[in-house]
Amino acid sequence: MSERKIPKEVIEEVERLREEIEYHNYRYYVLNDPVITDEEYDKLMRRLIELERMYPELVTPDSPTQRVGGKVLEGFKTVKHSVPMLSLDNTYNEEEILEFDRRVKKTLQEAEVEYVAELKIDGVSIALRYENGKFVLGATRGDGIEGEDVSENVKTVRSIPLRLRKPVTVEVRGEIYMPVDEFKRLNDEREEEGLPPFANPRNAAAGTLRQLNTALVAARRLDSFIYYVVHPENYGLKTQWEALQFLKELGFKVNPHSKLCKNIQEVIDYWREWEERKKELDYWVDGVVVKVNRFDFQRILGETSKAPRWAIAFKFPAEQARTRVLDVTIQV
Ligand SMILES: NC(=O)c1cc2c(=O)c3cc(F)ccc3oc2nc1N
Repeated sequence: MSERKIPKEVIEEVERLREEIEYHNYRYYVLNDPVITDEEYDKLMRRLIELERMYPELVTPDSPTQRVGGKVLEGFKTVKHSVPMLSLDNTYNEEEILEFDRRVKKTLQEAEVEYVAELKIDGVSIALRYENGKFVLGATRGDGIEGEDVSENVKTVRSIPLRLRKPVTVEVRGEIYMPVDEFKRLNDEREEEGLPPFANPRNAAAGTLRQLNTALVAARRLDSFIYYVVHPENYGLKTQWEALQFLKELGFKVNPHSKLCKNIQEVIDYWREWEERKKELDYWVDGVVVKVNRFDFQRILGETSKAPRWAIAFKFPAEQARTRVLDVTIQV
């Protein structure tokens, strides 16, 4: 068939619809502050789906219609990370986090070091790549050197933008997680279907991201918090705190509870506070991630083959372990 000429006004309408729909996705899923009703949103989406059906050659990988899934993949390609995705060493009590602070100050020869304290979301690590502001790749951590290309599934996570609010080429990293009420709904559904329940929201999120049927992934409400910019120096960022603001400006969902701490004592206070307050959250957290704020200090501290020396996980006491101890105490 000869190249069909697509009327200019159709191309303009499709482009306008895409921008508008992605903007409303951002308002609803990232800011949790929609400015149109669900009906108005559905009307926009139905019109875009209709136009893409009439002119399939107009469909692009970053079109919001790709969020509803519908592909069944053969498998996941392997992708090499631009820089290794490392893991965090763990600390479990104040003595160990003070030891971390001492080590950091010794290496830096600094009297006081600022930290960023972030809630440690109990989900699945993800790397997201954008070219000129357009989503091009989503990859799991894998072995840290290479992961799985789960781009089609990542597109169904509504809080992950398909277009950034600035046309930058950047790789960011964060966590994809399953909200607690979605986890409960899903396990109820599995029980009705005679399927084994997921042990926890992290396994449910990991299991969902590994699904080859993207429509199934879209039917489950996964969410995200982004916390890391790869090569932040390329964007003039000097600290982790600036990186978190930059991520917000780009349109990512960034956890609202992170805190810039003047010293390790403020980190400990934050850890104590959220050990109590974590039950207020609609997602699981298993501790606090403590990061040296200044990137020049992070570069001096460097990293081992497994973990950075400038960040550490400050874990909350595990629930069951604490209960066991309490039981013994009561019996004595
Ligand atoms: N689960 C999390 O909420 C979370 C996890 C990590 C990491 O795994 C992580 C791993 C690194 F090698 C370096 C920084 C990191 O920062 C992180 N920050 C977070 N907020």
